[in-house]
Amino acid sequence: MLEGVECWSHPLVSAQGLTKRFGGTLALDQVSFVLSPGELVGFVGPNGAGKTTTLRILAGMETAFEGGLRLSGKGFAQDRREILARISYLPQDVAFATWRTAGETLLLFGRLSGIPDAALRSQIPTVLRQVGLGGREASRVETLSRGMRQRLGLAQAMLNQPNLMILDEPFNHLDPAGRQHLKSVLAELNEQGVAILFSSHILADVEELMRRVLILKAGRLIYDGGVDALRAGHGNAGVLDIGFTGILAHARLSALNGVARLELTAPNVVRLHVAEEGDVLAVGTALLGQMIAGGHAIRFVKPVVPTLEAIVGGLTDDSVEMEGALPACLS
Ligand SMILES: Nc1ncnc2c1ncn2[C@@H]1O[C@H](COP(=O)(O)OP(=O)(O)OP(=O)(O)O)[C@@H](O)[C@H]1O
Repeated sequence: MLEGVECWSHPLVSAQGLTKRFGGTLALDQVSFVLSPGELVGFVGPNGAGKTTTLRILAGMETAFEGGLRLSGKGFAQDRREILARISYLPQDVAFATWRTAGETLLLFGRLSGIPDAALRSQIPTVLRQVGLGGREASRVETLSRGMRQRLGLAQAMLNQPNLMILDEPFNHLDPAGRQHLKSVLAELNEQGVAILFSSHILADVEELMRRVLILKAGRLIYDGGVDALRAGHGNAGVLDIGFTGILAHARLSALNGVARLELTAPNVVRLHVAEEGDVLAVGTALLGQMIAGGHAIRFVKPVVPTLEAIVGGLTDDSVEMEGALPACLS
């Protein structure tokens, strides 16, 4: 899908100091980042953080903003048609005329994008099949479930074989099987070289999909980097789950040196929080020794790895002060 269109001397997207006000509301405040060809990036943050506003700006839907935006080195003001031929956009609440069939809907959107009819006739069944709507070309939109309409929206965003897909909450309205399927579709498109920037609130579902994440809070980009680095920076190095047999007198154990807190998270699982200055190996070993001496058999010991949802929730919690934005380095 990258055929003949990518200019490697420019980033795919270069956004610099994007700022957007709606009346008195500062929706975006100096948001800067760069996307490279073929990246798969998640865009997350709480309601009202500015995700949709940013995605609409990137998709050329929102033109009144401050800051600089270049797509493959080009700007919407001069090269709008050329840029739009290479990108696609799935809005948050996609709505189609209910009386058209899925095929007619895609034909209409394809024509509006300037795709020749001959190409559309072969492309439409292909994209419908890819999104799991194979054989539904003749189905009216009104007969499609909300999740199926969401898939139709994705099919629409695949029609022009874009280099960059901008997807606002593509996992909305999908059931677990649908989300799983969408993940595999996005991963496959990405393997073919398509860059994808998508927003999502369902972090548990998408954390293995993306390697890079942009986190917005109140219009400011507070994190831009790898998911692994984010996890490593916010890991619970001092938290262990210990499975055991019997009934634990954990109040006595918590008096051990180096134990910040012990909590029963399940009938036979105790979670050990090692004090900040404590050595997790030493404290864990001492605790296990006492448990064994108390007649308990140990079933397992495993470090507690925080979910992306928990990390992002902590970073975007209103009661937590931001530690300074981490703007991307613009080339
Ligand atoms: N058309 C508009 N008119 C006025 N204010 C707007 C408009 N669109 C967005 N806003 C405001 O801009 C801010 C950012 O909104 P935006 O929709 O970009 O957030 P979001 O992160 O996508 O939120 P959500 O997760 O709820 O979709 C919010 O304060 C919102 O109220």
